[in-house]
Amino acid sequence: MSEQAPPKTTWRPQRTQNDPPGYDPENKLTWQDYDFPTVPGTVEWKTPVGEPVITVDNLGIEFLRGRKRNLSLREIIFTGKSAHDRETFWALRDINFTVGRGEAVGLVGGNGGGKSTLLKLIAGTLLPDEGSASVTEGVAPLIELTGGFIGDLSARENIYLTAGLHGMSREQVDERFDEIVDFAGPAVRDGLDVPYRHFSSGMQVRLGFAVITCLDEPIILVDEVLAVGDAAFRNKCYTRMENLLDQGRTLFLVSHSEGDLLRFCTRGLYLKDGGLEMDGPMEDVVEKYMSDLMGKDHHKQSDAARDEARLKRQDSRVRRRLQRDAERAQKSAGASTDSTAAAKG
Ligand SMILES: Nc1ncnc2c1ncn2[C@@H]1O[C@H](COP(=O)(O)OP(=O)(O)OP(=O)(O)O)[C@@H](O)[C@H]1O
Repeated sequence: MSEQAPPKTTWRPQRTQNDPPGYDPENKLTWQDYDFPTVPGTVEWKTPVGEPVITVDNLGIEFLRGRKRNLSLREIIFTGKSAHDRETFWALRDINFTVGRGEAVGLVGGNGGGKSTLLKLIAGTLLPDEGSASVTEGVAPLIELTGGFIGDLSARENIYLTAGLHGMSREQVDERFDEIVDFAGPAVRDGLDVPYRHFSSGMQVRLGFAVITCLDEPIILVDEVLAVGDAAFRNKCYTRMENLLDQGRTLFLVSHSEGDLLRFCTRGLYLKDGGLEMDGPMEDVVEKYMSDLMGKDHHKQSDAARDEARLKRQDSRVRRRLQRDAERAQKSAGASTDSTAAAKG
């Protein structure tokens, strides 16, 4: 059993008719009690266990305000400012944190809080004006709806281009091509040779997610794109993200969905007014963010209700993990039967 304070709720996990193998609610209450091992994957880590993969140190970035401010004649004469002076602001400033291997971090904050900007700084597509964001591993970013794909190229060409930019050879992409397209779905398969800009936003996200999560990069950044797909596709994405987390990959997730954040992330970062307002357990961060956002309309749960919700979430998480383990075992048993048959044949 874990050494957490005993829950205030009396709710306990119960057996059902369809429990996955290994489910043991009589003896195990939380995720930690199961001691799940990391699942072998295709990623090769450069960073030793225990060392941070992302180190953000006094990070700051300043942007020009979109609109030019018209200075009065008085300001121009008395302050010496030029009529062409533009107002700037710090979208992020004094941000400090580190992230380790296998952490799943949820980023929250109001609109314009700097979440996407932080992901772009981690991905290296924006450079800071102050401080640094050092990343010791490769990053697979899905931080724009378009996945960074090029509109005039076909979907097929974009798959090869993006995977190639992330270090995959043509042969490796050939091997995974069908898996990528199957995941993206039949509409994407039918449109493989049309220019990507003709894709609907749902098709763009399908292809973007399929490609980005097929790369062998240890760090995955996902920015609020899951909301675009339909429910069936979202479920597939959830399972894939959980499979990647099983392999110990590091995830950064930006989402306005409390359910998604609590499902995947154990740690939360809350950005507010360009600063890091809070860094802590995802549940506490969501609670603080919601209370800031809703003010007196925020309904704070009792400790017992919170404990019950937490245990239920952990129970579903355990069941899903055991289910995935069972599917993986079945798949590898199938693969070894095939190879034995092939050897005999
Ligand atoms: N390239 C840019 N030039 C000027 N301002 C920018 C640029 N990129 C972002 N901003 C501004 O920086 C601030 C932070 O934007 P950002 O997109 O990071 O917020 P966000 O937290 O992701 O918001 P949302 O939840 O609405 O997606 C906003 O005020 C935005 O207008």
